[in-house]
Amino acid sequence: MKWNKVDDPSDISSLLFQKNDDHINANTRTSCYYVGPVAITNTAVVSGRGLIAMRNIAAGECLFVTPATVSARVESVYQLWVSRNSEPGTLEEISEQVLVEKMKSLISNADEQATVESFMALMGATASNTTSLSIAQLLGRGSDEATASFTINNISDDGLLQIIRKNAFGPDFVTYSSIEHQWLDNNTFTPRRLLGLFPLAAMINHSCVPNAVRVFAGETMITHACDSIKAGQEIVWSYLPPTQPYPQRHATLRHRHEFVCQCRRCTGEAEFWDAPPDSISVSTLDSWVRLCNRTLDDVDVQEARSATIRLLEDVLQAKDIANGTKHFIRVGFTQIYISYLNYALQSTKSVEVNHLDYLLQKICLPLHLSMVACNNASTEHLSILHLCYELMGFIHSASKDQNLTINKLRFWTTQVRKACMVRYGNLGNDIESVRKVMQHTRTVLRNKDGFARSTHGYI
Ligand SMILES: C[S@@+](CC[C@H](N)C(=O)[O-])C[C@H]1O[C@@H](n2cnc3c(N)ncnc32)[C@H](O)[C@@H]1O
Repeated sequence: MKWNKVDDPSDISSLLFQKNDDHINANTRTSCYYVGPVAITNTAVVSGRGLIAMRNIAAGECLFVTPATVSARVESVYQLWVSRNSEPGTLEEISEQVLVEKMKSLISNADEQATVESFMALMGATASNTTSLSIAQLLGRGSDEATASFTINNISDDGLLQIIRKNAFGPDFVTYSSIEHQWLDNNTFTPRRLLGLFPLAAMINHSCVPNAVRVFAGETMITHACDSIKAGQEIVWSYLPPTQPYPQRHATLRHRHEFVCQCRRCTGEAEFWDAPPDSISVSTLDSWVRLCNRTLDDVDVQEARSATIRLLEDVLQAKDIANGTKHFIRVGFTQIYISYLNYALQSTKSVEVNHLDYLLQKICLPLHLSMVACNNASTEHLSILHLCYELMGFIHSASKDQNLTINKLRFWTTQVRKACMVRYGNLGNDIESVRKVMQHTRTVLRNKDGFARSTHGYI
């Protein structure tokens, strides 16, 4: 394995835009890495082991860049998936199976013990195996210093599966089932990665108000701070899209990850959920509860969407909900806002400019501010900001008095740039590059070519 240290983590464009994932070619495996101001702790506030900041970190700073030390390659999974005949097995199970086989073959290869150590460290925190766990070890670079040793004989497939289920990173932006549907439709869609272990990243605990965010460049993960982090504070990120409503987040964390999240967002939302304010009428509350228990994707008729948003905003008008909780609740319904906004964008030709202006003011602005309150430099947040920027550009072009609209256009420009810089470092300064890296997020913005093209560039 060749190791390339990333010299300037503020410029990740070479990683994001590299044509070939060199490390995917078994003969010339090259792993890019960078370790910023982070350290491993065995006494995380959230739970067990965790990652903490070594010094004050600003939002947008790169925390680390790490390769997958072991992954289920898309081609291998695809081969197995097409030849599965009528045998049962979902794409997720097949990916896990491929990863288990890969781990087993590494375990039996004496030259790969550094890689094996990286994933065996994920077996669980016990005093004997974590006391001297080093970052180099977790990156798969071997033990620089005296470190713990792992018992790697006799590990069963089930043991490996447990490591995978607790720690591996699956596909981003798409679900296994949507990939499967696309493959069944003979679509040419190929995800850049499917399932892999990034042991350093696996040290990070969960929060629904994250202070870190990750992007993938093929099999390499790049992590940035999405909020300022104080020295000694724990680095946390979200294990699921933070844009889901509380009941759905709670259920997934409980069933899939086997814990109950105690972050300040869940605590606030649980309180609201358990004892909604008296000021909300019974019928509004009734519709609200029904909405929360629905798959949000099926709220797709224009009339239903606008009614739903009216309902959400009605609930959020209640006087006795704390502002923070309002923000958190609103973020949970991002899917509905996106679907409504996409509709508006797709019909810009026929929609009144005044109506678009109204949407920006009444729908986009509160949603954006809520996402900021949640430190949410998520794909959805960036997509909404791009959308606002496009809508505002459209309004500005059509405006009779551009002196009035230019300030609003500047406002959205600043917001989109800020969010992009939090997630992509300096690359966020360049709207075309950000669009390019976000092309594959087309499931979020459902207009035909991902983004409508604005003629304005960043102003
Ligand atoms: C990827 S590991 C994170 C590192 C882990 N703390 C350790 O010691 O290995 C995921 C596991 O950490 C624990 N965990 C992560 N976030 C948590 C949270 N917010 N509350 C409780 N447990 C959490 C759960 O046991 C979860 O299955």
